[in-house]
Amino acid sequence: MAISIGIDDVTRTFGTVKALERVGLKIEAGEFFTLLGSSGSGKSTLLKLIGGFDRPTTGRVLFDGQDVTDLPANRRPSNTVFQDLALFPHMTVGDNVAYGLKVKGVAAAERKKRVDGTLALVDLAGFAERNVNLLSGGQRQRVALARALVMEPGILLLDEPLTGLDERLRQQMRDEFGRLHKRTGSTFVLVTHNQDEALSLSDRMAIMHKGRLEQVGRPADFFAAPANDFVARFVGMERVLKPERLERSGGDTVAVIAGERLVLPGARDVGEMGLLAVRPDRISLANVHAAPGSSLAATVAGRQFRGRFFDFYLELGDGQKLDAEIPVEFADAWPEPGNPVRLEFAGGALVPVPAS
Ligand SMILES: Nc1ncnc2c1ncn2[C@@H]1O[C@H](COP(=O)(O)OP(=O)(O)OP(=O)(O)O)[C@@H](O)[C@H]1O
Repeated sequence: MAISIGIDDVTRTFGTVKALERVGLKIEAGEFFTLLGSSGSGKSTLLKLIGGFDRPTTGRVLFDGQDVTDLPANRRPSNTVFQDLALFPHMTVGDNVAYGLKVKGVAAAERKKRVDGTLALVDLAGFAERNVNLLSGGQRQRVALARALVMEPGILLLDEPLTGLDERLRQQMRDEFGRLHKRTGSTFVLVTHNQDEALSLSDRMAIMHKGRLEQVGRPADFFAAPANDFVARFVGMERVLKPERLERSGGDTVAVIAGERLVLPGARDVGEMGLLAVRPDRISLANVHAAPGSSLAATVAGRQFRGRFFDFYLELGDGQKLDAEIPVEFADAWPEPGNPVRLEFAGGALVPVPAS
């Protein structure tokens, strides 16, 4: 049975380091939830608190509403797959997977049934007698997963489980996680610094930074409505412009930038002091006579070939810089560095964000 997780105002300090600061979060039963963040942002610390390998300095951890803050890992209905796998090297695949059941006192016949069933689930049927030392990286990864899954945990915690695997295996295991999540119905919590992994697998995710949750939501929310400029940059909108101000006009937002008014149809209201995150793939270059209101004057500062598109480096009248990705098929009409152009912005090209 899947279990929900509550993180209730949790702080964890190590000496003067605040690894987590007043974190509040609810992960629904059966969700695939990802903690995404750069190194040192507090992801592993939060996962350890959920798994029962550490305790918060203040605050509580709840499973299905019950306080489990002081329950040790082995008494929680959760299992963790760690980055270093920690398989028992001298045991067979079957014995590795059976270990937890043995400790729990599950009878031999039942144990064998569950081990065989779980090995089949991770595509390792027939591997029970193999020595784990003779397996490939991907197979070892599956054994580690099987060892956690055989316990039928209500919560499966995955701490950077794909680190160290080559790209092909990562892709394969990523698909496997998605499949296993559906099959088991358990609550999955994944820790990763890999954005693609987070976006492709998660029902919802959190972006962490300096021990805080910057934003929690569905993957698409982070692009459509980033909580602040840190999040916008984190998900790849590297350029963030500072308009003179943002105004409301009917249902639209109007940005006053480099002395021009630019209408952003339907864009959300983030207040006058907001910033504009740039989606370079939604900007096109128009000639200098393009209509004001949907375009801005700029100068081409340079360009670089990127394969399917050219990256144009552009400078607005007030000196702010941004990029536009221009598909190669429009090569004929390209302006040269130093040329004036007008930039046309498709819907969602400039996303208003609150300053962090
Ligand atoms: N046992 C510990 N003792 C002292 N400091 C710690 C301990 N564990 C974590 N920290 C510190 O807490 C902060 C958060 O660490 P944490 O491991 O949670 O980050 P992370 O986001 O998981 O990073 P990584 O991706 O590198 O594992 C870091 O500054 C780290 O140095």
